[in-house]
Amino acid sequence: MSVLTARGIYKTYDGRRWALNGVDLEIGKARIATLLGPNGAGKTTFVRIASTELLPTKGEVEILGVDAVRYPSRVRPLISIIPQEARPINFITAWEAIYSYLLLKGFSRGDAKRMAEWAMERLSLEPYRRTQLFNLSGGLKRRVLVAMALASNASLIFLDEPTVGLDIISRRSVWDALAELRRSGAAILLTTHYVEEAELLSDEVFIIDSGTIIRRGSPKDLLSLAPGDAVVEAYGDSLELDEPHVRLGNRYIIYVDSAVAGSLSTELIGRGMTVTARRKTLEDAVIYLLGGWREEGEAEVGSDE
Ligand SMILES: Nc1ncnc2c1ncn2[C@@H]1O[C@H](COP(=O)(O)OP(=O)(O)OP(=O)(O)O)[C@@H](O)[C@H]1O
Repeated sequence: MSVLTARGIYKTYDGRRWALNGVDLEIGKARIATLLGPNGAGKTTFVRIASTELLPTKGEVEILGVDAVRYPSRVRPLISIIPQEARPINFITAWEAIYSYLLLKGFSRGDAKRMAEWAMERLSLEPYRRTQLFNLSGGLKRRVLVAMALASNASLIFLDEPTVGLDIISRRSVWDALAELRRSGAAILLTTHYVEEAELLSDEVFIIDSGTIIRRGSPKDLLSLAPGDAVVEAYGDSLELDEPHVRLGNRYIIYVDSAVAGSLSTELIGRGMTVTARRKTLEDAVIYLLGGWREEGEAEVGSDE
């Protein structure tokens, strides 16, 4: 069953350029979908529209069968959102943050207490129960935010770049928390710039560029959309290549079969280039599908309809 269904979402802020240019996206129960794309691609705009914070210029959003554009107040109790750069209030404790969030969401004191206890335990926050948030690391603070979302028992949770700026250990602890959210049955929409994060967590990845979903699929599906199983990276100027490749400045990413990676590397080294060869990653595939990370796109209002 689809928890979130968005159809034909268009958004322009200035009447001249499409920030979203006809986006379709669905997420089912206990699934994590990720929006992945360059700066300015439209990720936050989509999250704000799907979470009823912003009206689309055109298009439909349904959350558990309810029209979220027409009836935002009906769907708000079903969703929870952790916006980009969200910070919990610093001078309260982890327990108080979760408990007071639930009271604000309209739960009774008894329910709020029970649900906050449950979320603290599920996210291993017990040792920090009485710690004021300014004494917690960035990763633990984010875990408190995820606990708030988990405790709220929402069917649909939006997380806009939940691990931005976190160290690798903290990031992993947030990933564990997100996996826990999914196990609880929630549908999750994540935005991220970290391909590794998308690969590890997502059931489905939506690659967005200039307001358009250019590809969607499981991480495995997307990996197979770029040629070969290996990548040769070479640094140099104006390289003529027969193999499929993407150029990022003076860096060439060349997509090949592992059987020929060695001979191509040797040839390029012979031409005086610095070369590395490795197995193809999802990041390589995304770069291929995007044709290299680009500057913001120029989809003009009226040009596509
Ligand atoms: N409040 C706003 N007013 C005007 N234009 C906006 C506003 N918010 C976003 N935009 C524009 O809409 C486009 C999409 O922006 P959005 O923030 O959705 O992208 P994003 O993919 O989330 O980017 P990032 O990865 O940098 O967070 C960009 O061209 C941006 O400049």
